[in-house]
Amino acid sequence: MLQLRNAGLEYGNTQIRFPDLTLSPGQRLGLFGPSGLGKSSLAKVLAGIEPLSQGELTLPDFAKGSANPVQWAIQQSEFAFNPRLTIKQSLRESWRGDGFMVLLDLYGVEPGWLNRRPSQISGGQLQRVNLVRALIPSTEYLICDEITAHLDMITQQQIWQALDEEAYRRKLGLLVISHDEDLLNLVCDDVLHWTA
Ligand SMILES: Nc1ncnc2c1ncn2[C@@H]1O[C@H](COP(=O)(O)OP(=O)(O)OP(=O)(O)O)[C@@H](O)[C@H]1O
Repeated sequence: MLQLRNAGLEYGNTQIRFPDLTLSPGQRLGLFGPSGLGKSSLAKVLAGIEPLSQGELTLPDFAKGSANPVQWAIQQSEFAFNPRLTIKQSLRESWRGDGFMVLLDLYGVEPGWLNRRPSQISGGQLQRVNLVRALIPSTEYLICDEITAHLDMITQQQIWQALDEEAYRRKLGLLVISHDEDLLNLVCDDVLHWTA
C-alpha cells in the first residue's frame, strides 16, 4: 500500500501541503488539480525522489540494489532516457535482460525501433517504450504523470488500453495524474480533486 498522511514538502519558500491519500494494489486512483499545486512533487515523493518535510509516508519495502516497486512515468519521457543508449539497451538495463520482449506487442512497440536512440522515435512511440521500461516484474505501483497529454487520441487509447490490461493482470496500483478530468473518469476507480 502507498499512503500519505498530513504530509508536506518545502522547496525554499514554497510550501506544499499534500492531500491524504491511499493507493492499494489493483486500484486506479486519479489525481486532478490546478497547475503548480504540487502534483509532480507528490509523484516524486511517492517514487522516493524527494523527501518529505513533514508527515508520514508508507511505501512498499524493497532491498537495497533492487528496483523500486514504485515507478514514475512522466509526460516528457525523453528526459527519462539516456540519449546515448539505444532503446534496446535502455530496456535491457531496466529489465536486466530481454524479458521486456513479452510486452512489446501489448504496448505497440515495434521491433524496428529497438536499435534506434530515443531521439530517433516519436514522442508517442517513446512513451510506449517508457511504459514497457517501467513495467519490470517487480513494479507494484505506477505513477502516470500526464503520460498521454499531447498525444493523439488513437495513441492515448492504445496506451490506456494496454495499461488497463496490465494493471488488471498484475494487480498494479495506478496513480493517474492529469488535467483531463474526462480521462480520469474513464480510466480510474476514484478521482481525488486536490484544491488549494
Ligand atoms: N525543485 C524545485 N525547486 C523549487 N521549487 C520547485 C521545485 N519543483 C517544484 N517546485 C515548485 O513547487 C510547486 C509545485 O510544482 P509541481 O511541479 O509539483 O506542480 P504541478 O501541480 O505538478 O504543476 P503542473 O500541473 O503545472 O505540472 C511549484 O510552485 C513549483 O514552482
